[in-house]
Amino acid sequence: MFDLIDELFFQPVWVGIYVEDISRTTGMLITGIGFFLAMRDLNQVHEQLSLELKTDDLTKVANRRYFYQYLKSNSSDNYSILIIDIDHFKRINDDFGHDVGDQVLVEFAMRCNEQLNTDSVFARIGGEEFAVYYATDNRIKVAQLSQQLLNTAQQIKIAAQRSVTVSIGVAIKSHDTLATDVIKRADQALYKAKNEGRDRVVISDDNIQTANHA
Ligand SMILES: Nc1nc2c(ncn2[C@@H]2O[C@H](COP(=O)(O)OP(=O)(O)OP(=O)(O)O)[C@@H](O)[C@H]2O)c(=O)[nH]1
Repeated sequence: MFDLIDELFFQPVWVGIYVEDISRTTGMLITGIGFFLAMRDLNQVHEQLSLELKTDDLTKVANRRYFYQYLKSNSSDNYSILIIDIDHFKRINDDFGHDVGDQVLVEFAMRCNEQLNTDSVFARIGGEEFAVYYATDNRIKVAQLSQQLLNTAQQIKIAAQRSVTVSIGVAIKSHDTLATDVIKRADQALYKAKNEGRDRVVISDDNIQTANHA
């Protein structure tokens, strides 16, 4: 008699409770896994987006936005700025085509980036313009790096008899200068390097480093 009552009334209730428990636990598990996967995807998208925000599309080095943000947040340190502009780049495009121009930009950026240490940031800040934040105010070191980058450009051969040259303007931060002043002085030095014949480095206090032309 007791078995019959158990089978008719209690067992369906237990089975019901058991099935409900399993369903609830499974549901929670599925929701948990879904949430975990969604968070992981969101994280990946976020990482990808923040990488894209600081990377130049063509050359894959840091972009202008990242460079200026970095400069702003490190402007209290001693540092130097190098602004590098490829000489007569328009002629390279005109003579060899835009694709070859692009390749020159990519190769120059890659070669420069490879030889800079963690104490520097290398970025493409304009069409054929690059910049280096170099965490030193040591004039000799800055001149050496500039010379090294001049040589780097000359190693890129577009065709027989046609290599690449760059002009570099440099400013070394003094204690009282704002980041914008340092950039301005580096720009003026670059302008001077262009005017004095290109393929050279000018340091903003007018000391001209012309190792290639000495
Ligand atoms: N291939 C290519 N060309 C670009 C890119 N961005 C800018 N340029 C070209 O770079 C050239 C820059 O020319 P200019 O500003 O006259 O400078 P330049 O010919 O290098 O002359 P100087 O700077 O005076 O030595 C322009 O013709 C632009 O079209 C790019 O992403 N790819």
